[in-house]
Amino acid sequence: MAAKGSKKKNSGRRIPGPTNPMVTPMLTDQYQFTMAYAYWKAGKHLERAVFDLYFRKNPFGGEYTIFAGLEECVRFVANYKLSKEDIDYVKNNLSVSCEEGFLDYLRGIDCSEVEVYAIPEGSVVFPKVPLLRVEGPIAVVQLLETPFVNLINFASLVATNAARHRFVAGKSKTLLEFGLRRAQGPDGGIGASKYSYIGGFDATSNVAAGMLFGIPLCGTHSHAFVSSFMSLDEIKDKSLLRKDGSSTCKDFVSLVQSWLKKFERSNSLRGNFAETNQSELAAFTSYAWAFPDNFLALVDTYDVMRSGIPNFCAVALALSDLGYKAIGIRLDSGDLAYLSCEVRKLFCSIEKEFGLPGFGKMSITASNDLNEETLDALNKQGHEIDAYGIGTYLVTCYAQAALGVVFKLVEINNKPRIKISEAVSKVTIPCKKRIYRLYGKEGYALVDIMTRESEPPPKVGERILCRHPFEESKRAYVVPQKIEELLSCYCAGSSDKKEETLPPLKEIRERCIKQLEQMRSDHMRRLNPTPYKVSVSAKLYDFIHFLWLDEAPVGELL
Ligand SMILES: Nc1ncnc2c1ncn2[C@@H]1O[C@H](COP(=O)(O)OP(=O)(O)OP(=O)(O)O)[C@@H](O)[C@H]1O
Ligand SMILES: O=P(O)(O)OC[C@H]1O[C@H](OP(=O)(O)OP(=O)(O)O)[C@H](O)[C@@H]1O
Ligand SMILES: O=C(O)c1cccnc1
Ligand SMILES: [Mg+2]
Repeated sequence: MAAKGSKKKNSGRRIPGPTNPMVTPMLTDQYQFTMAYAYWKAGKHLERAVFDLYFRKNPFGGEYTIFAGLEECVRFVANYKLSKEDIDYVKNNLSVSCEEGFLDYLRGIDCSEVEVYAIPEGSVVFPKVPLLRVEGPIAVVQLLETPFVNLINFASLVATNAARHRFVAGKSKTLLEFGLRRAQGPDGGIGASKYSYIGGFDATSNVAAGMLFGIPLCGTHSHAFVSSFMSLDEIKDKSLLRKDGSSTCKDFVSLVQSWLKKFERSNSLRGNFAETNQSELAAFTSYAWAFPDNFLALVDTYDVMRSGIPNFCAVALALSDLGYKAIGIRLDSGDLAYLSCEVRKLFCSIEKEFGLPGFGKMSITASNDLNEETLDALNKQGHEIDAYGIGTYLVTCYAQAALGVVFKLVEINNKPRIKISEAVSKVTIPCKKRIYRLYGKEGYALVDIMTRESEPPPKVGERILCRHPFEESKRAYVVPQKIEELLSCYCAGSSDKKEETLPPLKEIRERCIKQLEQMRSDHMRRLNPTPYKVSVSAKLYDFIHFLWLDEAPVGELL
């Protein structure tokens, strides 16, 4: 998908349009247009509104979330314009027939009056804290609600899912995203690849995502390649140049076969390596011939230990004779813990018996319906897997379908607003706010605190009262050793604020990995993690409860 045309921002930056050309002003709910019309009719459409975008609960039973999708929101805002076709459609399809004046208004709107403040993409974030604060004319900002929530919901969900898989797999393992074929449509696939990378995956098999975002590509081969071969006779050109270019091996196939023979006679390997599938051998030989420097074979088409592994080893040793180093194998079925250990033992025996340094350390990749639970089970059993290829469970976010991001009005014309609900978790936190992350003595983040915009910022070394926004008895003093203000300006609108530049994807990924490493381990554990504290200042607490009482009708008992 090509990015749409780019638009010049007030800071002189050129920001390309959203990655997905389907992301246009029409990618919104009808009610945003009908409300815009009603605001316009009431003469309210230019009133200055402030909305917060946040989620209420961390996904996957965890206590942290990775914020992703910001860049696409900024690209959307920077290029917001309704086309003639868009206006015609609105004219003919809105639930009421609207006046021409409203259509003129729609024709003129862009986001030049919209300010967007956000937490940097790739940050670790928590419930109730605004990830985005959007300010602007109410009719325009409402039109942005649905696309913003859409762009952030799945992005943050899948980035978090990826981060959770990384946490269980451990830092040293290679994580490969293999999900495109199982993703929720093309955009689901592209998004999953991009945001899994942010969450800590190393590479993707998705070629379009590699091309669009510069994510490293990865891949092995499929069972079809193996079963497409019938015999070694299919290999017509048998010659292979030595890696150093010094000479050509005239018959690579015979070299491979001679190694298989040696295995049969070998003391330590005999019994394992008696009779292998010759069509599989042909497939591996042919693949190695095409990729002598990158030979990685899928070994479970016929029988891992009796055929796939001996065939792989014969080809790898033949390559080694010619100066090439095979990469390793992929297991795609069976007991992955057991098989990986058996394979490692064999690789090590071959290294020893044939004096081939490094052979024992060849890479073992595992795939096949992997998820957090299977990775955890494999760790508990003990295994020799170096890399995981993960598809379906990662990209579809199988364990949780949506994050539940919301977009709520918190102020209009400088007047704070609140939404009351029977469920306390659904009561909104009013006011235009600032957010700070406070760090303790040991360098860990202790608490996020929201204050009213007009309040003086907290100071390092100065005690501050942090209150639960809704539960009176929950409060704590904190003496921060380090303070980070979380929201910064990404779209300045007509203000003279300095706009943050959009960092490259790699930098977003690095931020995510670094922040996760700095989290206290009890917030990160999979079973019963400790919730991270999200609080408000004493002033904001008092104001929330004043406004709550002010807006809530008093009941009458009969
Ligand atoms: N040691 C293990 N511990 C826990 N789960 C495992 C282990 N090894 C593999 N698994 C998982 O068990 C499931 C096995 O899948 P399944 O029952 O479909 O068999 P299979 O190995 O795919 O066989 P086949 O594809 O040949 O039918 C997969 O989800 C896989 O990730
Ligand atoms: O299992 P996932 O996590 O989704 O990872 C991707 C899977 O896709 C491929 O096979 P495919 O599922 O198409 O066929 P297979 O199950 O018969 O191997 C690959 O071999 C993986 O097993
Ligand atoms: O390259 C692979 O091995 C791969 C890619 C996508 C899905 N399954 C496997
Ligand atoms: Mg499968």
